[in-house]
Amino acid sequence: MSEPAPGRQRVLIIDDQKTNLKVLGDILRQDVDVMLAQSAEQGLRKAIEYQPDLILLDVLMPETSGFELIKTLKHQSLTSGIPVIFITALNDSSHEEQGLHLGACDYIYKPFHTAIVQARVRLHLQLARQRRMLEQLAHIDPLTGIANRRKYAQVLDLYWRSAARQQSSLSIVMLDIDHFKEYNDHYGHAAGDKVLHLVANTLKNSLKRPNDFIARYGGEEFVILLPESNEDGSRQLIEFCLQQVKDLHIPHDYSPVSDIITLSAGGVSCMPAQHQQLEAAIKPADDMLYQAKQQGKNQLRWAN
Ligand SMILES: Nc1nc2c(ncn2[C@@H]2O[C@H](COP(=O)(O)OP(=O)(O)OP(=O)(O)O)[C@@H](O)[C@H]2O)c(=O)[nH]1
Repeated sequence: MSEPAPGRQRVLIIDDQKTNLKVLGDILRQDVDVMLAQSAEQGLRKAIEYQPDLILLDVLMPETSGFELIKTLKHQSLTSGIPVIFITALNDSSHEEQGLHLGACDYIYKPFHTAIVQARVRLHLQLARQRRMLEQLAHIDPLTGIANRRKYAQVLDLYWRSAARQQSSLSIVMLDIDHFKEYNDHYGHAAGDKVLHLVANTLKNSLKRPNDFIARYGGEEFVILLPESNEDGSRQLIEFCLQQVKDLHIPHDYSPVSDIITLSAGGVSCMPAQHQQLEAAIKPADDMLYQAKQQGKNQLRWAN
Protein backbone atom coordinates (compact mmCIF):
# COMPACT_ATOMS: atom_id res chain seq x y z
CA MET A 1 0.00 0.00 0.00
CA SER A 2 1.48 3.33 -1.02
CA GLU A 3 1.75 6.32 1.34
CA PRO A 4 -1.16 8.79 1.05
CA ALA A 5 -0.51 12.15 -0.57
CA PRO A 6 0.35 14.72 2.11
CA GLY A 7 -2.59 16.90 3.18
CA ARG A 8 -5.21 14.58 1.69
CA GLN A 9 -7.56 12.91 4.10
CA ARG A 10 -7.91 9.12 4.15
CA VAL A 11 -11.07 7.06 4.08
CA LEU A 12 -11.07 3.35 4.87
CA ILE A 13 -13.92 1.36 3.30
CA ILE A 14 -14.72 -2.00 4.88
CA ASP A 15 -17.13 -4.24 2.96
CA ASP A 16 -17.05 -7.95 2.12
CA GLN A 17 -18.42 -7.33 -1.41
CA LYS A 18 -15.73 -6.45 -3.94
CA THR A 19 -18.20 -4.59 -6.17
CA ASN A 20 -19.28 -2.33 -3.27
CA LEU A 21 -15.65 -1.56 -2.48
CA LYS A 22 -15.02 -0.67 -6.10
CA VAL A 23 -18.10 1.54 -6.52
CA LEU A 24 -17.58 3.40 -3.23
CA GLY A 25 -13.86 3.72 -3.87
CA ASP A 26 -14.48 5.16 -7.31
CA ILE A 27 -16.90 7.83 -6.12
CA LEU A 28 -14.63 9.03 -3.30
CA ARG A 29 -11.18 8.75 -4.83
CA GLN A 30 -11.36 12.18 -6.43
CA ASP A 31 -11.51 13.92 -3.02
CA VAL A 32 -9.60 11.61 -0.68
CA ASP A 33 -7.12 8.75 -0.42
CA VAL A 34 -9.09 5.55 -0.33
CA MET A 35 -8.09 2.34 1.48
CA LEU A 36 -10.05 -0.87 1.08
CA ALA A 37 -10.60 -3.86 3.38
CA GLN A 38 -12.67 -6.92 2.58
CA SER A 39 -13.23 -8.16 6.14
CA ALA A 40 -13.59 -6.76 9.63
CA GLU A 41 -10.21 -8.24 10.65
CA GLN A 42 -8.40 -6.63 7.73
CA GLY A 43 -10.27 -3.37 8.39
CA LEU A 44 -9.19 -3.28 12.04
CA ARG A 45 -5.57 -3.88 11.06
CA LYS A 46 -5.64 -1.08 8.50
CA ALA A 47 -7.45 1.30 10.87
CA ILE A 48 -4.72 0.82 13.49
CA GLU A 49 -1.86 1.01 11.01
CA TYR A 50 -2.99 3.86 8.75
CA GLN A 51 -5.15 5.94 11.12
CA PRO A 52 -7.77 6.97 8.51
CA ASP A 53 -9.81 10.15 9.02
CA LEU A 54 -13.08 8.30 8.40
CA ILE A 55 -14.32 4.70 8.10
CA LEU A 56 -17.20 3.57 5.88
CA LEU A 57 -18.38 0.29 7.35
CA ASP A 58 -20.73 -2.38 6.07
CA VAL A 59 -22.88 -4.09 8.71
CA LEU A 60 -23.53 -7.53 7.24
CA MET A 61 -20.22 -9.30 6.81
CA PRO A 62 -19.30 -12.96 7.43
CA GLU A 63 -17.41 -13.83 10.63
CA THR A 64 -17.38 -10.39 12.28
CA SER A 65 -20.24 -7.95 11.60
CA GLY A 66 -19.87 -4.18 11.32
CA PHE A 67 -21.70 -3.82 14.66
CA GLU A 68 -19.12 -6.06 16.31
CA LEU A 69 -16.23 -4.27 14.65
CA ILE A 70 -17.34 -0.79 15.74
CA LYS A 71 -17.36 -1.96 19.38
CA THR A 72 -13.70 -2.99 19.03
CA LEU A 73 -12.80 0.25 17.23
CA LYS A 74 -14.42 2.38 19.92
CA HIS A 75 -12.64 0.47 22.70
CA GLN A 76 -9.12 0.85 21.35
CA SER A 77 -7.35 4.10 22.13
CA LEU A 78 -5.71 4.15 18.68
CA THR A 79 -9.02 3.95 16.80
CA SER A 80 -11.68 5.25 19.20
CA GLY A 81 -11.55 8.78 17.76
CA ILE A 82 -12.03 7.75 14.11
CA PRO A 83 -15.57 8.57 12.93
CA VAL A 84 -17.50 5.63 11.44
CA ILE A 85 -20.36 5.80 8.92
CA PHE A 86 -22.40 2.64 8.48
CA ILE A 87 -23.39 1.96 4.90
CA THR A 88 -25.76 -0.98 4.81
CA ALA A 89 -28.69 -2.83 3.30
CA LEU A 90 -30.24 -3.04 6.81
CA ASN A 91 -32.53 -0.14 6.06
CA ASP A 92 -34.82 -0.02 9.09
CA SER A 93 -34.86 2.41 11.94
CA SER A 94 -34.09 -0.12 14.70
CA HIS A 95 -30.77 -1.08 13.06
CA GLU A 96 -30.02 2.57 12.36
CA GLU A 97 -30.68 3.34 16.03
CA GLN A 98 -28.42 0.45 17.07
CA GLY A 99 -25.61 1.65 14.78
CA LEU A 100 -25.78 5.21 16.09
CA HIS A 101 -26.01 3.93 19.66
CA LEU A 102 -22.78 1.98 19.13
CA GLY A 103 -20.99 5.20 18.22
CA ALA A 104 -21.41 5.65 14.45
CA CYS A 105 -21.62 9.28 13.33
CA ASP A 106 -23.98 8.50 10.44
CA TYR A 107 -25.97 5.70 8.80
CA ILE A 108 -26.53 5.40 5.05
CA TYR A 109 -28.94 2.94 3.43
CA LYS A 110 -28.05 0.81 0.40
CA PRO A 111 -28.74 1.18 -2.43
CA PHE A 112 -27.15 4.54 -1.92
CA HIS A 113 -27.19 7.77 -3.94
CA THR A 114 -23.71 8.76 -5.05
CA ALA A 115 -24.20 12.47 -4.36
CA ILE A 116 -25.51 11.81 -0.84
CA VAL A 117 -22.59 9.54 0.05
CA GLN A 118 -20.15 12.15 -1.26
CA ALA A 119 -21.86 14.98 0.64
CA ARG A 120 -21.99 13.07 3.93
CA VAL A 121 -18.39 11.91 3.64
CA ARG A 122 -17.30 15.49 2.92
CA LEU A 123 -19.25 16.77 5.94
CA HIS A 124 -17.78 14.22 8.34
CA LEU A 125 -14.26 14.77 7.01
CA GLN A 126 -14.66 18.49 7.58
CA LEU A 127 -15.83 17.84 11.15
CA ALA A 128 -12.90 15.44 11.68
CA ARG A 129 -10.45 18.07 10.46
CA GLN A 130 -11.93 20.72 12.78
CA ARG A 131 -11.88 18.30 15.71
CA ARG A 132 -8.23 17.49 15.05
CA MET A 133 -7.33 21.20 14.91
CA LEU A 134 -9.09 21.82 18.23
CA GLU A 135 -7.31 18.85 19.79
CA GLN A 136 -3.97 20.15 18.57
CA LEU A 137 -4.68 23.63 19.93
CA ALA A 138 -5.69 22.16 23.28
CA HIS A 139 -2.34 20.35 23.47
CA ILE A 140 0.03 23.12 22.47
CA ASP A 141 1.58 25.71 24.74
CA PRO A 142 0.85 29.02 22.97
CA LEU A 143 4.02 30.83 24.06
CA THR A 144 6.57 28.22 22.97
CA GLY A 145 4.63 26.18 20.40
CA ILE A 146 5.69 22.90 22.02
CA ALA A 147 3.36 20.44 23.80
CA ASN A 148 1.75 21.58 27.04
CA ARG A 149 1.40 19.80 30.35
CA ARG A 150 -1.94 18.25 29.43
CA LYS A 151 -0.39 16.56 26.42
CA TYR A 152 2.57 15.50 28.56
CA ALA A 153 0.23 13.71 30.97
CA GLN A 154 -1.32 11.78 28.06
CA VAL A 155 1.99 10.88 26.44
CA LEU A 156 3.54 9.86 29.74
CA ASP A 157 0.63 7.51 30.41
CA LEU A 158 0.95 6.02 26.90
CA TYR A 159 4.75 5.60 27.09
CA TRP A 160 4.53 4.24 30.61
CA ARG A 161 2.05 1.50 29.67
CA SER A 162 3.94 0.66 26.49
CA ALA A 163 7.27 0.40 28.38
CA ALA A 164 5.63 -1.82 31.02
CA ARG A 165 4.21 -4.09 28.29
CA GLN A 166 7.47 -4.32 26.36
CA GLN A 167 9.68 -4.32 29.44
CA SER A 168 11.72 -1.49 28.01
CA SER A 169 13.35 1.50 29.63
CA LEU A 170 11.80 4.98 29.82
CA SER A 171 13.81 8.06 30.76
CA ILE A 172 12.09 11.07 32.35
CA VAL A 173 13.96 14.37 32.57
CA MET A 174 12.94 17.68 34.20
CA LEU A 175 14.76 20.83 33.05
CA ASP A 176 14.59 24.36 34.43
CA ILE A 177 16.17 27.64 33.32
CA ASP A 178 18.63 28.99 35.90
CA HIS A 179 17.97 32.33 37.55
CA PHE A 180 15.13 33.15 35.24
CA LYS A 181 13.54 35.50 37.75
CA GLU A 182 16.66 37.67 37.56
CA TYR A 183 16.46 37.52 33.77
CA ASN A 184 12.86 38.75 33.78
CA ASP A 185 13.60 41.37 36.40
CA HIS A 186 16.48 42.88 34.42
CA TYR A 187 15.63 42.30 30.77
CA GLY A 188 11.82 42.48 31.04
CA HIS A 189 9.04 39.93 30.71
CA ALA A 190 8.83 40.21 26.90
CA ALA A 191 12.52 39.34 26.58
CA GLY A 192 11.91 36.46 29.01
CA ASP A 193 9.13 35.19 26.76
CA LYS A 194 11.50 35.20 23.77
CA VAL A 195 14.05 33.19 25.74
CA LEU A 196 11.42 30.65 26.71
CA HIS A 197 10.45 30.24 23.05
CA LEU A 198 14.05 29.90 21.92
CA VAL A 199 15.09 27.49 24.66
CA ALA A 200 11.98 25.31 24.17
CA ASN A 201 12.56 25.01 20.44
CA THR A 202 16.29 24.46 20.79
CA LEU A 203 15.61 21.60 23.18
CA LYS A 204 12.97 20.20 20.85
CA ASN A 205 15.27 20.36 17.84
CA SER A 206 18.03 18.65 19.80
CA LEU A 207 15.96 15.49 20.28
CA LYS A 208 16.86 12.73 17.86
CA ARG A 209 14.17 10.06 17.63
CA PRO A 210 10.58 10.54 16.45
CA ASN A 211 9.15 9.36 19.79
CA ASP A 212 11.40 11.55 21.95
CA PHE A 213 8.98 14.01 23.50
CA ILE A 214 9.22 17.45 25.10
CA ALA A 215 6.61 19.59 26.82
CA ARG A 216 6.53 22.83 28.75
CA TYR A 217 5.80 21.64 32.25
CA GLY A 218 5.03 25.13 33.52
CA GLY A 219 6.74 28.51 33.94
CA GLU A 220 10.38 28.07 32.96
CA GLU A 221 10.35 24.29 33.42
CA PHE A 222 10.35 21.61 30.70
CA VAL A 223 10.01 17.84 30.70
CA ILE A 224 11.54 15.37 28.24
CA LEU A 225 10.50 11.73 27.79
CA LEU A 226 12.84 9.30 26.06
CA PRO A 227 11.24 5.91 25.41
CA GLU A 228 13.42 2.85 24.82
CA SER A 229 16.48 4.78 25.95
CA ASN A 230 18.83 3.58 28.69
CA GLU A 231 20.68 5.73 31.20
CA ASP A 232 23.88 6.17 29.17
CA GLY A 233 22.12 7.16 25.96
CA SER A 234 19.69 9.44 27.77
CA ARG A 235 22.39 11.24 29.74
CA GLN A 236 24.39 11.83 26.59
CA LEU A 237 21.38 13.24 24.80
CA ILE A 238 20.42 15.55 27.66
CA GLU A 239 24.01 16.81 28.02
CA PHE A 240 23.84 17.56 24.29
CA CYS A 241 20.52 19.44 24.78
CA LEU A 242 22.01 21.53 27.62
CA GLN A 243 25.03 22.33 25.46
CA GLN A 244 22.85 23.34 22.53
CA VAL A 245 21.13 25.90 24.77
CA LYS A 246 24.50 27.21 25.97
CA ASP A 247 25.63 27.47 22.35
CA LEU A 248 22.86 30.01 21.79
CA HIS A 249 24.97 32.37 23.95
CA ILE A 250 21.96 34.28 25.27
CA PRO A 251 23.52 36.89 27.58
CA HIS A 252 22.43 36.73 31.23
CA ASP A 253 24.57 39.27 33.08
CA TYR A 254 22.61 38.78 36.31
CA SER A 255 23.05 35.04 36.69
CA PRO A 256 25.54 34.13 39.42
CA VAL A 257 26.40 30.84 37.68
CA SER A 258 27.19 31.99 34.14
CA ASP A 259 27.07 35.03 31.89
CA ILE A 260 24.72 33.20 29.50
CA ILE A 261 21.38 31.37 29.87
CA THR A 262 21.87 27.87 31.30
CA LEU A 263 19.65 25.04 32.44
CA SER A 264 19.64 22.62 35.34
CA ALA A 265 18.23 19.15 34.78
CA GLY A 266 17.35 16.02 36.72
CA GLY A 267 16.72 12.64 35.13
CA VAL A 268 15.80 9.08 35.85
CA SER A 269 15.73 5.94 33.70
CA CYS A 270 13.20 3.39 34.84
CA MET A 271 11.78 0.05 33.81
CA PRO A 272 8.06 0.55 34.43
CA ALA A 273 6.04 -2.23 36.04
CA GLN A 274 2.29 -2.54 35.37
CA HIS A 275 1.17 -1.75 38.92
CA GLN A 276 3.84 0.74 39.88
CA GLN A 277 2.66 4.24 40.74
CA LEU A 278 3.60 6.72 38.03
CA GLU A 279 4.08 9.57 40.50
CA ALA A 280 6.63 7.57 42.49
CA ALA A 281 8.62 6.88 39.33
CA ILE A 282 8.75 10.55 38.30
CA LYS A 283 9.77 11.83 41.73
CA PRO A 284 13.48 10.95 41.35
CA ALA A 285 13.69 13.23 38.29
CA ASP A 286 12.23 16.06 40.37
CA ASP A 287 14.58 15.26 43.25
CA MET A 288 17.57 15.27 40.89
CA LEU A 289 16.56 18.65 39.47
CA TYR A 290 16.37 19.97 43.02
CA GLN A 291 19.82 18.53 43.70
CA ALA A 292 21.22 20.11 40.53
CA LYS A 293 19.86 23.48 41.66
CA GLN A 294 21.23 23.03 45.19
CA GLN A 295 24.66 21.99 43.97
CA GLY A 296 25.40 24.98 41.82
CA LYS A 297 22.94 24.82 38.85
CA ASN A 298 24.02 24.62 35.18
CA GLN A 299 24.31 20.84 35.41
CA LEU A 300 22.56 17.49 34.99
CA ARG A 301 22.01 15.05 37.86
CA TRP A 302 20.80 11.51 37.32
CA ALA A 303 19.05 9.21 39.80
CA ASN A 304 20.77 5.89 40.58
N1 LIG B 1 8.78 35.85 30.75
C1 LIG B 1 8.17 34.84 31.37
N2 LIG B 1 8.54 34.48 32.60
C2 LIG B 1 7.93 33.46 33.19
C3 LIG B 1 6.90 32.74 32.57
N3 LIG B 1 6.50 31.76 33.42
C4 LIG B 1 7.24 31.88 34.54
N4 LIG B 1 8.12 32.90 34.41
C5 LIG B 1 9.08 33.42 35.39
O1 LIG B 1 10.05 32.48 35.73
C6 LIG B 1 10.61 32.90 36.99
C7 LIG B 1 10.86 31.69 37.82
O2 LIG B 1 11.47 32.13 39.00
P1 LIG B 1 11.98 31.13 40.12
O3 LIG B 1 10.99 30.01 40.30
O4 LIG B 1 12.33 31.96 41.31
O5 LIG B 1 13.23 30.44 39.50
P2 LIG B 1 14.62 31.03 39.04
O6 LIG B 1 14.76 32.50 39.20
O7 LIG B 1 14.86 30.51 37.66
O8 LIG B 1 15.60 30.35 40.06
P3 LIG B 1 16.24 28.89 39.96
O9 LIG B 1 15.21 27.99 39.35
O10 LIG B 1 16.55 28.54 41.37
O11 LIG B 1 17.44 29.00 39.11
C8 LIG B 1 9.62 33.87 37.61
O12 LIG B 1 10.15 35.17 37.57
C9 LIG B 1 8.42 33.78 36.70
O13 LIG B 1 7.73 35.01 36.60
C10 LIG B 1 6.52 33.15 31.26
O14 LIG B 1 5.61 32.59 30.64
N5 LIG B 1 7.17 34.19 30.71
